[in-house]
Amino acid sequence: MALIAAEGLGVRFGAVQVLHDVSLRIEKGEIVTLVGPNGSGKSTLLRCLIGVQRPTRGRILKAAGLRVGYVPQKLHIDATLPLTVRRFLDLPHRVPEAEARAALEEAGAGHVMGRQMADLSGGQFQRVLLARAILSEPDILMLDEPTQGLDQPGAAGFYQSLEAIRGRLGCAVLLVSHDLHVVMSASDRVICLNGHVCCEGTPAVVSAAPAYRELFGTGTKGALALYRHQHDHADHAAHPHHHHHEEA
Ligand SMILES: Nc1ncnc2c1ncn2[C@@H]1O[C@H](COP(=O)(O)OP(=O)(O)OP(=O)(O)O)[C@@H](O)[C@H]1O
Repeated sequence: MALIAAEGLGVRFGAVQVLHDVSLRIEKGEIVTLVGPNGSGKSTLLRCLIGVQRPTRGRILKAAGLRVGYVPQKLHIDATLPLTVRRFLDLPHRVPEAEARAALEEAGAGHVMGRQMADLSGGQFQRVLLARAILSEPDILMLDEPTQGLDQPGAAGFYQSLEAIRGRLGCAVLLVSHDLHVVMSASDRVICLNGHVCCEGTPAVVSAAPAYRELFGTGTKGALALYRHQHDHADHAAHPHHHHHEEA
C-alpha cells in the first residue's frame, strides 16, 4: 500500500483545465521530485494531496493515520510583526525547547533560534520551515519549491538535509523543484508534470525521456526549450481539448 496516491486527478479553474488525469503513488521512504514549467500545476497537485484543494475529478487515497509535514512555497511574515524563530516553532502547538533545538539543527539552522523570522535570509527561512515541518515526525514531507532563491551549493545542502531527515525518520519526501541538476542527483524518482504526467521514473530514465527533453532540453539549450514549451503551454491552455503533448 502506497502512503498516498492520486487517481485520475483533474482540476479545473473556470475554463482552464490545470490538471488532467494525473495518477501517482508515493511509497514509504522514497524521495520524489515533481518538475515542470511554470504554471504546469505542480503546486495545485501538492495542494490536492495535502487536502486544501478539492479536485474536480478523481480521488486521493491516503494510508490510515498518515502524518504529513508541509513546507509551502511562500509564507509571508510581516516585518513589523515581532516573531522569533523559537516562537514560530511553537505554532500551532508548543514544543519543548530540546525538540525545537534538535529540529532546527537537523534542518541545518541550529544557530537561528533566537532570531526574528523577518530578519532571516531566504535559505535560513526555508530551513526554519523545514524544521517546523519535521517536528510532527511526518510519514511524508511535502515541500513546494523549498530551494527557490538558493544558490546551487545552498540547494545541494538543502537536499542533503532532506536525505538525512529521510534516513532518520524513514519518511517519504515529495518536493517541487526547478533545480534540475540537483534534482537529478538527489531524487529516487522524478515526475515530470505539464498539466498531465509527461514522464516519470528514475532520474536517468526521465532525463533521457523525449517528453522531458522537449520540456527542458539538454545542457545549455534547456532554457530555450523551456521558453518554447511555455509558449506551447499557453496555447494549450487556450485550447484545452488540444493536448499535443499527450502522446509522450
Ligand atoms: N485558486 C486558483 N484559481 C484560479 N487559477 C489558479 C488557482 N490556483 C492556480 N491557478 C492557476 O493554475 C495554473 C497552475 O498553477 P500552479 O501554481 O499549480 O503551477 P506551478 O506548476 O506550481 O507553477 P510555478 O512553477 O510557477 O510555481 C496557473 O495557471 C495558475 O494561475
